[in-house]
Amino acid sequence: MQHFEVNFDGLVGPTHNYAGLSYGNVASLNNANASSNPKQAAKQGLQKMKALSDLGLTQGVLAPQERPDIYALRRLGFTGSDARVLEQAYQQAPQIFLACCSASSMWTANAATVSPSADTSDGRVHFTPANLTNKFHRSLEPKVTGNILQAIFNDDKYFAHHQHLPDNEHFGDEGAANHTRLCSQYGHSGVELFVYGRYAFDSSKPAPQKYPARHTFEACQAVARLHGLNDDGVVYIQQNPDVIDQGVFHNDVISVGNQNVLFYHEQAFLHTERVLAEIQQKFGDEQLHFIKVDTQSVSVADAVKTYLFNTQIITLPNGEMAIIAPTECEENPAVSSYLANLVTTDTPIKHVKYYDVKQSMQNGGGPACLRLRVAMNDQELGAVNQNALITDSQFERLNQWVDKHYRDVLTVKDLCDPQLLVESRTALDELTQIMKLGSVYPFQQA
Ligand SMILES: N=C(N)NCCC[C@H](NC(=O)CCC(=O)O)C(=O)O
Repeated sequence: MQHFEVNFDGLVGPTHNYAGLSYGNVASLNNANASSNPKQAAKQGLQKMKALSDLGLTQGVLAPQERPDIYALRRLGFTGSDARVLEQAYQQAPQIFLACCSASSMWTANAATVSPSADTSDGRVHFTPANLTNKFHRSLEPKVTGNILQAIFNDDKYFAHHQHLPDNEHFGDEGAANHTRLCSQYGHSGVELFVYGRYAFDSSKPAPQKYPARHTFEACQAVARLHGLNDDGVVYIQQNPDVIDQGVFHNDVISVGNQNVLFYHEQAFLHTERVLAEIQQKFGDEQLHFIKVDTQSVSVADAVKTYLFNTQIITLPNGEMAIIAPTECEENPAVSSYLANLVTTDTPIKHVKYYDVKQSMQNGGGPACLRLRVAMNDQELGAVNQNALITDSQFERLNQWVDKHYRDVLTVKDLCDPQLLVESRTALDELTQIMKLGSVYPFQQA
C-alpha cells in the first residue's frame, strides 16, 4: 500500500481584503485598509498548488466561504433586503461589517485538525473543524468548513467528521496551525504534537501578557480524545508566551515538522529540553532530526517578518525534502543565507524553493497557513472527491473561473457594494459545480 501526504490549499475567496482584524498578528494590523487584489491573491495560491503538483506531490484544494456573511449580519439585527443589510452594517457598525466580509477561510491550516488513520483507534482519518473562537471574523467559519470537508472526504468507511469544539474561548482551537505530526513514513503511526498558548482552567500557569493565546490546552486534549489517539503517540507542548507577545500568534509561525524533521526556533516552546526528550522517546529508535534555529542566526522579529517557519517542508518523490518558502525569506539576507546553508548540512532538507504569496502574507498568511495536510493511503485517496485534486485540467478550470469572477482591486468601501455579493455567490455556485461539492453554502440551502 502506498502512502501520501496531500496538501489541501485554500482557494482565496472573491472578497480577499485587508481589514486589520487580527490583533496579535502583526502583518494584519500593519496592512489594515490597504487595497487588495483578490484575483492576484487567488492566482498566487493556485500557482503554488500547481508548483507542488508539478513537483510530483498530490495536491488538493478547498473551496472558500461565502462572504459577506449576510446570515451573521442578520443574526446581529440588520434587516431588510441584502443590499440594505450591507449598507446599514457598513454605516452603523463598520468593524462588524468588515469582520463579516473577511476571506480568512483561505488559511486552511486553521480549517481543522486532521489525524491520519494510522494514529486513530478506529483506523479512519479523523477531522475536527477548528472553532476559531478568538477572532469574531474567524469564528464564522467552522460550520461551512465542516460542510466542505464532508463534501470532499465523503465516505464514512474511511473518514470520520466531528463537530467543532464548543464555541467558547475555554476551548479555543486554531486547528492544524498548532498541530504537526512526526512519523517515519506517512502510513506508519506517528507522534502528533499539539501546541497551545494557555490553560483555560488553570490560571496559575504561564500565559502571554500582551497578545491573546488563541488555543488552549483543554482544546488540544479534547481533539486528541475525539480522534481516538493513544497517549503514546501524543505530545502536548506549551508555546513560549514571550513569542506570542512578539507576534507569533500560531505555532506554525515559529516551528514546522515533516516526517522525521522538526524545524523550530530556539524560543518557540516552554520547557524545550523536556519536550524534545518526550518526542524522541515516543518516536522510538529511528532517527529524528531536531533542527534548531538560534536567535543569533534569525531573530524572532525576522522569523515573524519573513515567515521562515511558515514554510512547508515536503518530501519529494525521490525521498529528499524541500522547503517551500515565501519570497520574503529570499529577500531577507539573514534568512536567505540561513536557508542556503541549511540545504548543505546533514539533514533531509536538500532544496529550498521560493514562491510569491504576498497577497496572503500581507494578512499574516504564509505558504503553510494556506494548506491543510491530510496523510492518506491509496484507498483513502481513492475515496476522496477527485474534483478537489489539482490536475492540469482542474488547474486550468480554476484559473479560468478566477479570471471570470474576481476583481483585481478591492477597497474596504467596495465590500458594501451589493453587486459584490451577487458576484461572489455566482462564483461560488459555479465552483460547487466545478468541484462537485453539492450545496455547501447557506445561500444554496435557503
Ligand atoms: N498561521 C496560520 N496558520 N494562519 C494565518 C492566519 C492569518 C489570519 N489573518 C487574518 O484573519 C487577517 C484578516 C484581516 O486583517 O483582514 C489570522 O490572523 O487568523
